[in-house]
Amino acid sequence: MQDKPRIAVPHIAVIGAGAWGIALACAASRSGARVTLWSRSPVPEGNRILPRLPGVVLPEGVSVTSSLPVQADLTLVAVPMQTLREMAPKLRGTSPLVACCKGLERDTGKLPLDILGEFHPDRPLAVLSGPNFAIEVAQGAPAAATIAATSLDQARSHVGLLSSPSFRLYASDDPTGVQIAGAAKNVIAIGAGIAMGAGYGENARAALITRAIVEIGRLSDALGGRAATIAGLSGVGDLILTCTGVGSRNYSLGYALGGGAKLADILAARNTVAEGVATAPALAESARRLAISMPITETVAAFLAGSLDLDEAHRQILHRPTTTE
Ligand SMILES: NC(=O)c1ccc[n+]([C@@H]2O[C@H](COP(=O)([O-])OP(=O)(O)OC[C@H]3O[C@@H](n4cnc5c(N)ncnc54)[C@H](O)[C@@H]3O)[C@@H](O)[C@H]2O)c1
Ligand SMILES: O=P(O)(O)OC[C@H](O)CO
Repeated sequence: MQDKPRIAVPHIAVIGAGAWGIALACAASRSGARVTLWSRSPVPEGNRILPRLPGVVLPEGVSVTSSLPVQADLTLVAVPMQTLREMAPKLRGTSPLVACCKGLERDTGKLPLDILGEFHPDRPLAVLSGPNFAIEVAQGAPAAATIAATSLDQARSHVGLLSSPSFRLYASDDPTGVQIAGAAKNVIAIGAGIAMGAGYGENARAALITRAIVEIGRLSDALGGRAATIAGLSGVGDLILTCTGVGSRNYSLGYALGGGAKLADILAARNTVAEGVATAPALAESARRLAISMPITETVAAFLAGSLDLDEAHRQILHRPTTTE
């Protein structure tokens, strides 16, 4: 009798044991992969519950390590955006790297794949982004996201490895559009939160989200991204989630600001990341450099910097000359 062909179980590394890293480890395990989750703080042997998502028990197929590098078939990088440059050189190996963080580097305006590319010019790079609250993905509730790489075949191969019935992935060859959308939605979510916290109402929020889609599209277009990407999961999909879901850290930060809280006090009371705070000035600077009009982004950045108060921010948005749609 002939031996059955042996199908190797893929090995997926997840770098970062924050909420999103834990959720991705759970999702990758559900896809049938063996998973190694890298945590910066050592995790005692046998601990299956990690601090960032306390209600979630890691599946059997996930092991946790605090050593690097982790050799795997695919590496998902889920550290906060402002720590990516520090992490990138430590990710030695040959596996494709998938950036799962959302934002721009504060000091350079660089996108996640620009940073990974500086340290890994010969490695395949991709980005994963979409409307995904970590807790729901960790629990296996239905969700969808996009994986984008310059090669559609490469993106499809990552989709094949990571997809499961509860985590539906779509392949894209527009990593620029996906990264811009994922970065910008956090800034807009802060704006939506400010509008709601200040009591401007649902009409204001809907208008803000819709006009944000236009301004994000302008920047993405200038950088070579596609309009269809901004209309997709990483764009409109994530704007809907993050600008309306009270579970969003960016939205809730904005909401508190709109209600009169001070940014420093909100940040001091949190130990989770709200990427829009550091991304807002970088995004506004990128828009200025490219002469792209992004009035909502500019206003959120100025409000966060303390150079506009709520009334001035309101005026800056609503007293602009009328235009066409
Ligand atoms: N939480 C979500 O629902 C979600 C969903 C999709 C994407 N993301 C993105 O994933 C990224 C990570 O967010 P998160 O929610 O997992 O973060 P988090 O707020 O849960 O925690 C951040 C984690 O990063 C770790 N960390 C801090 N400094 C570090 C460093 N220098 N090197 C390595 N690790 C460091 C912390 O120990 C902590 O575990 C962000 O870019 C975020 O936008 C988050
Ligand atoms: O909680 P937030 O605002 O960081 O949003 C989390 C995810 O990015 C939503 O897709």
